[in-house]
Amino acid sequence: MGEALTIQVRDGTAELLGLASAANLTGLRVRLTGEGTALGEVTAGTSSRTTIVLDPGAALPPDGHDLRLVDPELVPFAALSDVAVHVEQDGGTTVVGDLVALTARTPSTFPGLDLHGRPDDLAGADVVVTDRPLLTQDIEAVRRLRTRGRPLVLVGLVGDGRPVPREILARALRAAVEPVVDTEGADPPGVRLLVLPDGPGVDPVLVRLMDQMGVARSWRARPWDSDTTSSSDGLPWLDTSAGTPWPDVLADLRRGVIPPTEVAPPDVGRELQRLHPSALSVGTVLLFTGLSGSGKSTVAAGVAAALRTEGSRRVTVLDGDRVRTLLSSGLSFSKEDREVNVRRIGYVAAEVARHGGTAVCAPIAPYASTRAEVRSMVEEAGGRFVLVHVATPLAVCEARDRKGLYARARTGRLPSFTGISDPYEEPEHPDLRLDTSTTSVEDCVAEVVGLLRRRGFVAGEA
Ligand SMILES: Nc1ncnc2c1ncn2[C@@H]1O[C@H](COP(=O)(O)OS(=O)(=O)O)[C@@H](OP(=O)(O)O)[C@H]1O
Ligand SMILES: Nc1ncnc2c1ncn2[C@@H]1O[C@H](COP(=O)(O)OP(=O)(O)O)[C@@H](O)[C@H]1O
Repeated sequence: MGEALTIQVRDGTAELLGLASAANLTGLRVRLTGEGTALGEVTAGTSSRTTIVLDPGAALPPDGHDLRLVDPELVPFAALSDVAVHVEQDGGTTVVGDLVALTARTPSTFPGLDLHGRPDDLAGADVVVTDRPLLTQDIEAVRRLRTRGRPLVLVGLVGDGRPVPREILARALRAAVEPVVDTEGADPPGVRLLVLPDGPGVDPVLVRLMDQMGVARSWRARPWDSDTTSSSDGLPWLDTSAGTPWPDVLADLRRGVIPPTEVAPPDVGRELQRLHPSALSVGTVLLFTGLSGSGKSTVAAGVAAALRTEGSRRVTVLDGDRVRTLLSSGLSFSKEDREVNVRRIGYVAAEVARHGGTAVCAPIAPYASTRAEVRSMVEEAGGRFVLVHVATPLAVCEARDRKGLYARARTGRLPSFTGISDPYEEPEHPDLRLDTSTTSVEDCVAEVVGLLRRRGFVAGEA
């Protein structure tokens, strides 16, 4: 049984603390939901006395019972048995138990390594450690230091606090390995790629592992943002000649310019583009919020038409009425149901943004907190969020009363009507505020499109 380790839950995501003291569970990732179930993966087939700190408000597992940890498909992958629950002074809850992995995972001589190769590959190898893609000049350096007949291992570090997501780094390093292999006259078994998760203590663990495995020589690729002379773990920097400075490459990427092959091989360049997409390829969500009759649908439709005509973005419109009949049929206008409705819109819009599209949404969205939730969902999906407050005065909306709803609300026949008998929380800091009682439809649309241009979200002169 291993030493105790602590898993702390923040915003539903558990962070593994004390990694080095619990090396047999290196790489454990647990996500807990509010119900006390967990999502995630455990890579080590081991058991350990484990402490889990639950979010305040999470349902408690009963004392002395097992707590099952389940993966995203709800398949149990580990159990916390013999559970003892402690409620802390600050209201947080600590659950202590024996963590046992239930599912058989690929056995590894060094648990926690996410292996494209194996730790044994380090034996007698030349090793390059990096947490970023290798550029052309790095690949040249690797080629120069390559010793014929000796294996080369690239170790990629990924995880929280590292600059590059795992899939991108894995693909970029695989792409970087290929040119080295090609010119060496094809000895692919000699070039290996390990991708290690990060965590407190991974660097010393890695250095220890390399020692244990008896690597021949090792280097570290200099981080993009570092001009320090030596690396924190004492590995020498990979010696590269001065190439295009990284800030210049970054500036090009932000403008949508693919790096030339002197900077990065094409496959690596593609990964760099994924890492630093241009503003034009980043998904965008436009949320129009305002009272019924304020002009949200009309302006949103105009903006969608203008974007489609301009052609640089693909547009999805999530209009209030259509959402209410399709996505949210059956929902009422209670506070809870309005929140669910707007959250659903946010979820779909965030998925559109995740894939680089533009979602134009036009619900009333009366609550500031729900609008903030939508913003978070969009930003977590890697998209940009733009809030437009259609701030037409209530009196004007009411005078328009296209659907006769205000009249019914005034006479009490339609309860909980926004602006009359139900709240509307005005956005304090919208990206744009429009008043359709003083600005024409065309000018409103032009203002929104102009804002998107200035921010680089659509092509054309600002
Ligand atoms: N009680 C009450 N309050 C406000 N609005 C009402 C209500 N009952 C029906 N309607 C009609 O529903 C439209 C608003 O739906 P939304 O989905 O945009 O509202 S919310 O964001 O969930 O609050 C709104 O359409 P728009 O005029 O397009 O805003 C109204 O026509
Ligand atoms: N400048 C303007 N912008 C938008 N709508 C306007 C404007 N001037 C008048 N209107 C009218 O106001 C009404 C707004 O209705 P709608 O767009 O459905 O609002 P909402 O979606 O906010 O309920 C429409 O009848 C529209 O023609």
